[in-house]
Amino acid sequence: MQYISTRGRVEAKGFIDTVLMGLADDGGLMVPAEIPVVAEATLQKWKTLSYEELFLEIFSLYINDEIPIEELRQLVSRSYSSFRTPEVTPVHQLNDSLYILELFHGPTFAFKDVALQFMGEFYSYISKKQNKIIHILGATSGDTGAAAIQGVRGKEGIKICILHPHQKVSKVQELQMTTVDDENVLNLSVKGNFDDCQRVIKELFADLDFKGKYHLRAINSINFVRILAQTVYYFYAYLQINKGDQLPKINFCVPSGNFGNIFSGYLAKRMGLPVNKLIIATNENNILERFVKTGEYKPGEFKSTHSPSMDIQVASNFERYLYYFLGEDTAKVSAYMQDLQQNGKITVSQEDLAKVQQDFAAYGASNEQCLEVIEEYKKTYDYLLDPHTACGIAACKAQASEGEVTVTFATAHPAKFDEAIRLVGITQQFPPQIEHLFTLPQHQKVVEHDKAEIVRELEAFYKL
Ligand SMILES: N[C@@H](CCOP(=O)(O)O)C(=O)O
Repeated sequence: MQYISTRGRVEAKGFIDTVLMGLADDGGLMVPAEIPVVAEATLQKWKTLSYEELFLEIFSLYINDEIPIEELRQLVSRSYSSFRTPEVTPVHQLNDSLYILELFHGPTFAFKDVALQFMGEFYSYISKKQNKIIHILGATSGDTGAAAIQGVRGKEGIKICILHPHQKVSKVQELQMTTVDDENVLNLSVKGNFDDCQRVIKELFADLDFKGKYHLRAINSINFVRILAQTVYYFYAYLQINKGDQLPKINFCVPSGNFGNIFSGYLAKRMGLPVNKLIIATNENNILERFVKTGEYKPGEFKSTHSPSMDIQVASNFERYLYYFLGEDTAKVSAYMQDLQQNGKITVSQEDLAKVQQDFAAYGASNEQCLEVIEEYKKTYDYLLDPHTACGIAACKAQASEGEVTVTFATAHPAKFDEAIRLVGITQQFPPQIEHLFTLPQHQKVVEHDKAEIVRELEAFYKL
């Protein structure tokens, strides 16, 4: 298995080098040169596997034996030992046509833990093997940062700096990141929004001297290993609810911000998972919905919503999808991405739009709808949804047809977003791991949205 850049100007790489590269050196994103296809008979065999066994099967298709299987098994076992359930991502059935895939049973109560617990173990493994310090740099709208910090806090050979938008994450998200007092962690609270944070990160990764000097590594979903780790739970969910001989097609409905989670579903489908519709759920920051409906990808005005992790305008994984849907034509991808940079938008032809609409459906829930759904599902099913999952349910209602079975992703635990839950008059009991955060001191540095200032902070941190 070789990996190439969506912009075609990077030499093909193996798995470990791809992960270490993060953002491709030509500014594109790394993708597998060929997507492996899983036969139906193999899918049938996978039905009896545990989550960890399934992870090993899927990763074995992608890692070229670069990590000996026993060592990989240990990494995976350590990664998921921190989850509160052995199933890692259990499925909860609400009715005949709707299942919830609970992705919030990891240490920071969000889906990001599933990939980032593994990445923490992986980076630690590589740092030891190569005897090199790893400097992780990431941007977050709340969940990635908390999960990434939790995955590497206190680990030798690793330093991590996370940029989050100042006062634009939930209180619990902020506490999860900033109450960590390990010396290898730096939190920069940037006066701006998530897109500003992500832009700075991408610029720093594109500065190859800076990247090389400090061995910068990415934990965001620009890193292909994040995407791959997330495909595992699509397979797992599917196999949990289809234990019989049949392999019917089902829908997946995914709250989406940076397009990484749903792109993992696209990859799973290309690998042969019987997927009917991939439904993109967004909030009022609905660039992805507008793209799927009109063919125009154009960042709009940033809005703060009840689902802050999805308050994103520029979805970085969109480029990976462009690559596949444009027929793996790297020249076309480069031209489209240049268009986005120079003219602020990408417009695809009507013919191409029809292809997009075969791959995805999309729906952006308003703030009101989000709260209405939380209230309705609490009353009807006694099930408390977090606001991102509620946007997912709203999208499922709008886009799934009668007779179809849909798995909607519960991407976070409601305790992370109590600000929204309280608005519908519900008082929830926090899990003790979250409750105790309110008693701890916070460590963060508030900075301007200014690349030079951020670089100064980083260099000072790296010298410590
Ligand atoms: N919603 C994310 C934003 C970053 O996305 P990623 O998947 O690229 O890490 C967050 O919570 O930080």
